[in-house]
Amino acid sequence: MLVDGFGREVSGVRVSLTDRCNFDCVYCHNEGLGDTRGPMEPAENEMGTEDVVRFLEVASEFDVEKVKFTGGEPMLRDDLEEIVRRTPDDMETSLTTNGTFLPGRAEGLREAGLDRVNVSQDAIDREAFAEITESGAYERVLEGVEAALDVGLDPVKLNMVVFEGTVEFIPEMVEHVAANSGLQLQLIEYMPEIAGHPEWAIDIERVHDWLAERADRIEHREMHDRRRYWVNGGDVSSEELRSSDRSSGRSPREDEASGASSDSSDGGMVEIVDPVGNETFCANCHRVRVTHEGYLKGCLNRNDDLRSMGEMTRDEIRDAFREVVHNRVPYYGEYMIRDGDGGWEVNDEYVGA
Ligand SMILES: Nc1nc2c(ncn2[C@@H]2O[C@H](COP(=O)(O)OP(=O)(O)OP(=O)(O)O)[C@@H](O)[C@H]2O)c(=O)[nH]1
Ligand SMILES: C[S@@+](CC[C@H](N)C(=O)[O-])C[C@H]1O[C@@H](n2cnc3c(N)ncnc32)[C@H](O)[C@@H]1O
Ligand code: SF4
Ligand code: SF4
Repeated sequence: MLVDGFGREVSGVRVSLTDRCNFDCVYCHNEGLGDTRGPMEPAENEMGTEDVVRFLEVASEFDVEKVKFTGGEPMLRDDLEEIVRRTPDDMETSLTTNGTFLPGRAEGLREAGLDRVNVSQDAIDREAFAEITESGAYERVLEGVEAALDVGLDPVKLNMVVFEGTVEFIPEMVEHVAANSGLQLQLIEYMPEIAGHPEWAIDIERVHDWLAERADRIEHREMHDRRRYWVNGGDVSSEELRSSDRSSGRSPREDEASGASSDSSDGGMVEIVDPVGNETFCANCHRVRVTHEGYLKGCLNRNDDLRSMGEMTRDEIRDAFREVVHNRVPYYGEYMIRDGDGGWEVNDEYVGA
């Protein structure tokens, strides 16, 4: 396995299959590449099926254990099933999608070997959903989640970006996953770095505190040092979540977890993904990314380290992979460092590098 200069093994790759999308979520970072707006037809600059498969075969040579397919909307690719089928057997395959194309295709993906799926659902409310995603496909997304569960792609993780426009729906979403054993919830801290609008962010510690008060059990996940809360339904009113009161009356059991635990006996699982300004998150980051155009990049938040894989021969892919891993730096704490006022600024060492 390749290891970067900060001792981080590269065990996973995130492959963006397209930057096209049928939604236009107001917060979208498009995996670090910005706007998803544009024509929906297949674009010439996208990696072809053979390129993606060859890349995954080389990644497997480097003992990469998992691949996440993402985008844009990865299900706009008609060859997704073929890509999943041809992914090396020793790699766990997962997909992050807006869910609209899962009805009708979930079974094929399962048969092709897909192991897991994350579906973005920011609210249990049709109107709010339409406002956030600039799409009227709310029912279609719910159908997509059902389709995934029906073919045994469970647990399905629901991805919810936590920002001003969604915070009020957290209690209902927690209740929703607590009541449905096939579902888990992932609360993703809004990242303004690429999407802009820093004023939309809310203090994610409030959400941690709110969940800690209600959790029967808390787990630590080694990846990104993420915390998982196991919450039963019941009193999940959002009042405290909206207020800044941080008093915590309970001490839930706290366990270590290295893998994807899914014991539903303790209630619904809620995981918080909180990268913003989080040096510990970056210190536990084991993934390299590939853009739809076939560039490798070492960090979601950076585009100054893009490395082309050229004509995508195996040797070119190997060289690019080694180089990108060699150049990886933790974004927070190394690339971005504290300025005198407690904010973040680019480390001089990397300016123009
Ligand atoms: N800054 C940063 N954000 C990340 C990283 N990984 C995931 N995220 C954020 O979390 C979002 C959802 O991630 P998913 O694609 O659902 O996958 P995941 O939760 O990382 O992976 P699994 O839990 O294994 O399914 C991403 O699009 C990012 O917004 C990362 O390495 N760095
Ligand atoms: C870029 S989308 C691509 C996959 C697919 N279209 C989807 O929405 O699931 C991947 C994930 O990134 C999350 N995301 C997008 N922009 C974000 C931002 N600014 N901050 C935090 N998460 C974001 C989305 O909620 C989604 O779960
Ligand atoms: S569905 Fe995914 S890729 Fe499309 S705009 Fe929303 S977050 Fe971005
Ligand atoms: S280094 Fe940090 S910001 Fe960059 S991808 Fe990894 S966790 Fe995210």
